[in-house]
Amino acid sequence: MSHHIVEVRDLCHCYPDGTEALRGISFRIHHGESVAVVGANGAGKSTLLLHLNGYLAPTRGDVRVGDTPVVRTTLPEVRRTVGMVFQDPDDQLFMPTVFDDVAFGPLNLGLPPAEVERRVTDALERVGVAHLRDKPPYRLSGGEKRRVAIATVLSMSPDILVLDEPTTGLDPYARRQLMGLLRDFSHTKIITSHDLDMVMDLCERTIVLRGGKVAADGPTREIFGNDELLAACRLERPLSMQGCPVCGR
Ligand SMILES: Nc1ncnc2c1ncn2[C@@H]1O[C@H](COP(=O)(O)OP(=O)(O)OP(=O)(O)O)[C@@H](O)[C@H]1O
Repeated sequence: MSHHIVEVRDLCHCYPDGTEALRGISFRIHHGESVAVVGANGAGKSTLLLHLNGYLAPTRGDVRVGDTPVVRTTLPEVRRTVGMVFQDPDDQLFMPTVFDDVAFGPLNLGLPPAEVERRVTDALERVGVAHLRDKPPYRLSGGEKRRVAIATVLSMSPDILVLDEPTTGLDPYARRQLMGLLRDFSHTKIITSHDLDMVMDLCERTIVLRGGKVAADGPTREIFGNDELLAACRLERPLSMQGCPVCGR
């Protein structure tokens, strides 16, 4: 897997109740790109992300990571490459302590205890929660849980980082800290968010979903400068691109 390209071809997903959440999505993401996936509630963002490391299987179409198709037999390999931070941190945290949660992945890789300790300490420090390492995750605040959930993925040193709404519930300081962390992560990033200012700051490319289809895919600044497209997709310009409400400039 030299280039870690993520390729999605004609991806369709129909949930068991008949909801067609994805209706023929195709794109390619190259190594080192930072790509946002945006869209209104229900547009299909989380459903799309859950296919990137095989938590959901396509109804039609396929997903490849590098040379590897994402199928049941390749999941261990794919999940070492693609680190996924879920929308709800409670889906990610299930061990008795923060340390155990962050150590879970590295231990499963069979790494020696000293290396596990090093990775856990490093991941917790990077998200600013080293002081919480002995706490039970269910006793954490929402924002703390989110940061620990991110640490569980960082401790695996993934080549591709996939984050579903990573800034939700973070206070402004923690949001800024997370943005700095993500900016420093030089590998591929795929992020869904309603925080379009974060998207402007971190992602050079944006894919817009509408009704389970790709409505646009291009440079973030061009996408957010297209008012017709934004209105059709129930999106608004990021605050940083809106004029001053008082003077209009
Ligand atoms: N488990 C499920 N069973 C049936 N339908 C589902 C399920 N999960 C999601 N859906 C539906 O699939 C569609 C896409 O949902 P998805 O969660 O991917 O949207 P989203 O763009 O991530 O939305 P949001 O911005 O609200 O998080 C929606 O119509 C939703 O109601």
